[in-house]
Amino acid sequence: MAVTRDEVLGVLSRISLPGGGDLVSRDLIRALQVQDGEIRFVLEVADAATAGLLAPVEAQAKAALLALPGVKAVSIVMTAPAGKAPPPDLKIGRHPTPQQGGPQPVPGVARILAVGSGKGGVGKSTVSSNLAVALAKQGRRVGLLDADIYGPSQPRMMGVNQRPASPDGKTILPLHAHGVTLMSIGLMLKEGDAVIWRGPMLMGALQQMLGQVAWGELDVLVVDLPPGTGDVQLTLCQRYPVTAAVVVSTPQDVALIDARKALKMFDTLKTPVAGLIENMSMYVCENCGHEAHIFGHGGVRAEAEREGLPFLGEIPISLDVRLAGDAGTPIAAGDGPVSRAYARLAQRLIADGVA
Ligand SMILES: Nc1ncnc2c1ncn2[C@@H]1O[C@H](COP(=O)(O)OP(=O)(O)OP(=O)(O)O)[C@@H](O)[C@H]1O
Repeated sequence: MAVTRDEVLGVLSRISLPGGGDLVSRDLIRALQVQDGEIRFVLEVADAATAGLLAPVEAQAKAALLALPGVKAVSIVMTAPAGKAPPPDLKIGRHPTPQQGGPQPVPGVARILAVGSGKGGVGKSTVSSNLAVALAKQGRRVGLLDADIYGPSQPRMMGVNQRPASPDGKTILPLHAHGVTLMSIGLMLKEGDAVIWRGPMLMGALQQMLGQVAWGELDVLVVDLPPGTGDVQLTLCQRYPVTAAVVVSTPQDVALIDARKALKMFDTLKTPVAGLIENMSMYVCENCGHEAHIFGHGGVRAEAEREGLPFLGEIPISLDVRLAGDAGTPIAAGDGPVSRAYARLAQRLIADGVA
C-alpha cells in the first residue's frame, strides 16, 4: 500500500533534534509531498550553522523514511539563508533579480489594479478585499495580492491563515477565499515575525509574489499597496504593467494632503489613476437614519474635481464593515447597503476597462 502523509509525519516526529523537540514539533518541514511512494520536502533551518548541525538528522530522516514499506525515493532539501544548500526559493524576501527591458507582464494576468493611499489606516486594505470580492461576484476572475509587506492584513480580512504550499520549492500555490485567488506576504511569515527589510529585499519579495505565485488566468489582480510612497509602489509601477491605480482616502484634510502625495507619485511613475474613493464617508445611525459626517464629507470628491480625476464613490463608516473584516468575511460578500456600494464601484471599474 502507498505510504501516506501521516505516516511520513509520524516518522519525522520521532526524529529528535539537538536542543530538544523533533522535526515536526520544531516546525522545520515545508512543502511536504508524498506521491506514488516518493517523498519530497524542504527542511527549513535558521542559518548555515544550524544546517551543518542538522546534516546527521537529515541523513537519519532519509534512512528512516526509506525503511518504510512502499517508499521508493526520498528527497530532502535543506534551506538556510546563507547555507550551502540550494537557494532557498521558498524563503520570501531576497535581493531582486535584474530585469531586462521595460515592464514585464505577469503571466496569465490581464490587468493589474493597484490600491494605494497616502496615509495609513484610511481603510485601503478593507477597500481592496471588498473590491476584490465585489469584482468576483460580478463574474470576474480576480486575484488579490497583499503587498502591504509591513502590515499584511488580508489573511485576517479574507479569513485564511494556512501557509501556501510550494510543491517544487519554487512555485507558490495561492489560496482561495470568497471567490478570490489570494496571496499575502503575511501567509509566508510566522505569526508575529516583524519584517524589517530594506528597499532591495522588499523589491525581491514583491518580485517573488508576482513571479513565483501560480496566479492562473486572471481578469484582474488587485494589489493592496503599503500606505505612502515607498519602494514597493516604485517597484510595482516601474517593473510591471499596472493598468491603473485607485487612491483611497478619508475626507479629513490630513488624509487628503497625503492622498495628494500618492497621486503625485502615480503621476510621476506614469501610472494612470482610475479615480479616488472616499472611505469612512459618513455614519448613518441604525436607529434613526441620521447621517453624521465624522471625518467631514465630500472632501475626496472635491479633491478629485480639483485634480481632474474621476470620483469613484463613497463607502460609509459602519461597525459592520470592521466586524466583517475582523471575522474574515468582507462585507461585500453579503447583501446590504455597503455591499451594494462595493458592487457599484466594481461595475464602474469594469466599465472603465481597468478591472
Ligand atoms: N468603512 C469603514 N467603516 C468602519 N470601519 C472601517 C471602514 N473601513 C475600514 N475600517 C476599519 O478601519 C481599520 C483600518 O482599516 P484598514 O486596515 O483597511 O486600513 P489601511 O489603510 O489598509 O491601513 P494600513 O495603514 O494598516 O495599511 C480596520 O479596523 C478596518 O476594519
